[in-house]
Amino acid sequence: MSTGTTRKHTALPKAQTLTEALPWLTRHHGKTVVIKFGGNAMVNEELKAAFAQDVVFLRHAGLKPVVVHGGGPQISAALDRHGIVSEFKAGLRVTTEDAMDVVRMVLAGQVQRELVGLLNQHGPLAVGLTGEDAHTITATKHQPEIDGEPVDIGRVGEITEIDTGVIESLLADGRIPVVSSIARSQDAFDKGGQVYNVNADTAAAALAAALGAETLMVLTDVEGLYEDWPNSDEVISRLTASQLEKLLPDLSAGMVPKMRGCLHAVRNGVRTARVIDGRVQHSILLEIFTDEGIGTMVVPDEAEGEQS
Ligand SMILES: Nc1ncnc2c1ncn2[C@@H]1O[C@H](COP(=O)(O)OP(=O)(O)O)[C@@H](O)[C@H]1O
Ligand SMILES: CC(=O)N[C@@H](CCC(=O)OP(=O)(O)O)C(=O)O
Repeated sequence: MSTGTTRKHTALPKAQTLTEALPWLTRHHGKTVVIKFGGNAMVNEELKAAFAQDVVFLRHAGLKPVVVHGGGPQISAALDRHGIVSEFKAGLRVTTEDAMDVVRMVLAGQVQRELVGLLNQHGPLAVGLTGEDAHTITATKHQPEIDGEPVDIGRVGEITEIDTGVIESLLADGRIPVVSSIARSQDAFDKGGQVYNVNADTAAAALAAALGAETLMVLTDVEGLYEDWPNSDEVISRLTASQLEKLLPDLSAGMVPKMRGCLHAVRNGVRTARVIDGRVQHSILLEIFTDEGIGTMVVPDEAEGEQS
């Protein structure tokens, strides 16, 4: 066999992979995808670099990716270094005024900068912002109820309004917005410039709904939503909004804001919301461009039985 023929044969699987992606490329072209990158999925340099490659790939394939990032573990480490005790109530970080300064510094000054840097290794694409910028995310003080009583958890915000203007301008300009989950305050007792700490899953879901995104993709450090966590590792691969609503009261820890966010997204126009394993390299590409979808997919009730 000549070397030329051998080369043709070894190249064939690559061509097959590309042509297999064609229906997905057609379906997703021009669509907005909001990707939440969780602090726990940002565990090593290789994964972060692969994440950046995937997002840039989506952009060059004609999609409009918007990144919303977390940074829970990074915030906890910084609070520790500052000698500030960090505690969670109802799945949210109790955020004192001092803690808020650290949260803002870590999210906007460290995690967001790192992601913007990684994405921009591929070209002048990513622009970082927080919810404060151009009134993108507005919030009021959040007071969760624990055992029927409202509890003060400090500067934690409940989103009241999203202004998608600056994100849409960036997308129209071919950029990749990278959003930190900090909101401006609309509360009368706050004078200008005060901010709130918002859970990043909640922020991503609210942005996906407001942008009319096709997909919300939440990357985390587990395979998806486990049916009977922590007793079994059986992943629920697909469920409707109503099925998820019934499960919500039984969920715990970090899954609560994620699944509430997925529910909010699909009930407000997003076609699918997915929780996927950010520890798997290139999980975003596998999810968008192949039928080997991994993780958990939530669909609106009316989409039951449809292929997504
Ligand atoms: N039913 C469940 N299925 C999967 N994970 C669950 C479930 N219930 C709680 N969890 C926990 O939620 C965690 C993911 O949330 P979180 O730690 O906030 O991640 P991230 O930083 O990616 O937002 C998992 O690591 C797991 O410990
Ligand atoms: C109010 C609240 O809890 N805010 C979160 C914001 C960061 C976040 O959500 O990060 P992950 O996605 O990595 O968990 C926090 O302070 O940890």
